Amino acid sequence: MTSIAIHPAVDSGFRATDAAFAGGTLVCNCASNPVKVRIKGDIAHNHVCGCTKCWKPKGAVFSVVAVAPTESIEVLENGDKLAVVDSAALIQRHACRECGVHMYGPVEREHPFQGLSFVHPERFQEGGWAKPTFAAFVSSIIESGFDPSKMDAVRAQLKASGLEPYDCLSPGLMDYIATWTAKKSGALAA
Ligand SMILES: N[C@@H](CCC(=O)N[C@@H](CS)C(=O)NCC(=O)O)C(=O)O
Ligand SMILES: [Zn+2]
Ligand SMILES: [Zn+2]
Repeated sequence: MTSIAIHPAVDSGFRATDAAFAGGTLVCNCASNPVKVRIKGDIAHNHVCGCTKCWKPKGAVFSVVAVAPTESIEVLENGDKLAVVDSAALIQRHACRECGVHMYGPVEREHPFQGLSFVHPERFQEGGWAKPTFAAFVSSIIESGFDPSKMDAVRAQLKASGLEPYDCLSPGLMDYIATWTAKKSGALAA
């Protein structure tokens, strides 16, 4: 079977998850003066994302992205190279202006994800982070130019890699968002 370049971390098989993983340092792709960002603690909800906005390595169809509490994030080096990609977006993606890698993306506005930041664990200089467990925004890969006639093959390959495909977030996260919204509107007791 000809395989699709989902993402190098997925296509090469997952590295073993280290139950003791407690964070590390994300490093951008610059050969000199790389941006370094420390995450003090574990990541959560690691997944692959097919949306057009998440940073992907060259050739990959999906990003690998997870969250960490924003308060556990500290820019260690060369933070002057960071710029917000789209200040109108929910996720304030801070990218290296030289190499383009997104280093962290905090959600600051009122939202169920407020206080969390989106990060790309493949940029950890350490191994051992939890593997991605589902595929989000799968249909969105078409928006980047992926051939729509190959979507069955993509979804089959994701499933074979243990990544259940969804066209939004996972049911658990969608329920979490809807619960937050219902409590805010009063449809559910807070
Ligand atoms: N179809 C759109 C989906 C974009 C989207 O909604 N992305 C999700 C997953 S990262 C999101 O939560 N975006 C919020 C944001 O980009 O701030 C695209 O591919 O651009
Ligand atoms: Zn860089
Ligand atoms: Zn995304």
